[in-house]
Amino acid sequence: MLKLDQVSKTYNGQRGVQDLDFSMERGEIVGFLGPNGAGKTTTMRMITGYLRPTEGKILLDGMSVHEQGRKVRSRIGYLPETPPLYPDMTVLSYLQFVAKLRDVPAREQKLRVDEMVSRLGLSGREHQMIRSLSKGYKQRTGLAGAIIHKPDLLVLDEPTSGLDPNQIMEIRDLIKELGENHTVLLSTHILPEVSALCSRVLIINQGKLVLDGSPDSVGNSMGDAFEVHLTVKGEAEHVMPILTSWGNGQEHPITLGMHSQSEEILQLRLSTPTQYDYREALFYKLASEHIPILEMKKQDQTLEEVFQKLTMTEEGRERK
Ligand SMILES: Nc1ncnc2c1ncn2[C@@H]1O[C@H](COP(=O)(O)OP(=O)(O)OP(=O)(O)O)[C@@H](O)[C@H]1O
Repeated sequence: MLKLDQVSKTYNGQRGVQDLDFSMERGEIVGFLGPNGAGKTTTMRMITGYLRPTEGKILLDGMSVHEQGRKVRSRIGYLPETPPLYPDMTVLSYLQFVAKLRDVPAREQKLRVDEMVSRLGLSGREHQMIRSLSKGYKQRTGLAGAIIHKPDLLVLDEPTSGLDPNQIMEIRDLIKELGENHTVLLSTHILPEVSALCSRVLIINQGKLVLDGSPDSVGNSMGDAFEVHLTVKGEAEHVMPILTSWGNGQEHPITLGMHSQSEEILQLRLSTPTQYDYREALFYKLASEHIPILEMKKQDQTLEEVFQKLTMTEEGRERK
């Protein structure tokens, strides 16, 4: 549906983003992550046609966002980080204004505004001035304005930033619902938000895409370290020497740490610095030693850990 083909943007010779190459399929909710200044807003502004790439093409169903501007942009909804709301308008007059601006046919405008008010939970606030709305309701109004023309693609720049936890949950539920009818690209700093909402995650760092995968798969994607949490029945004095010498004799040495010990139950953590999967060998070793395994679980890295690794700059490392 959406395709970015080798897209770069420089600002007066300074890099904004570089060689972005990715596609989005219809119906996907994609999380767009990156530290401050990574290039998320620049990318979103290019996708929505507000900013022209220095190089490369952005296509929506084969049409160029920049060459066939108006036609393509009518199919895109954009909620910038600070929604373009007019504080002195009421919710209703703002939505009527945006419906006109986004070329909603005159005979449909009233119906569409009513639909947005009920869909975004704005009933009862239609006549309230935008300036007097809470931040959460301002965000709902901004979202209503972003989808009033029924776009296929919805681009949301940090839609939950600055909201309280209840408002965050409400806006998240709304985005989930919107994802049923729209393709959504969502930038955020809140990593659990990506796990909760997105079928796919893109991570950008210093203007370049450094990861593209499902939130569940990113934990396996780093390729360094294989960690297993193990619970066995037995005394530490008996189990530890057996596992230590077995671990040292493996093709990739396995380090062993004891997590806890109580009433003959031992909880251990095993790891290798490579992706060497030693679970089967471990099972047979413990079985041959008559040490019962109560639990064995491969420990994936969390999205937070992956994000930190991918985006920690040289400067960041020095600061640590
Ligand atoms: N109008 C501009 N003129 C010059 N440089 C800019 C401009 N807009 C962005 N940049 C630079 O481009 C880079 C990417 O910025 P961008 O705002 O896209 O990052 P971001 O990922 O959205 O950051 P944040 O999470 O802080 O919003 C940064 O180095 C920024 O300083």
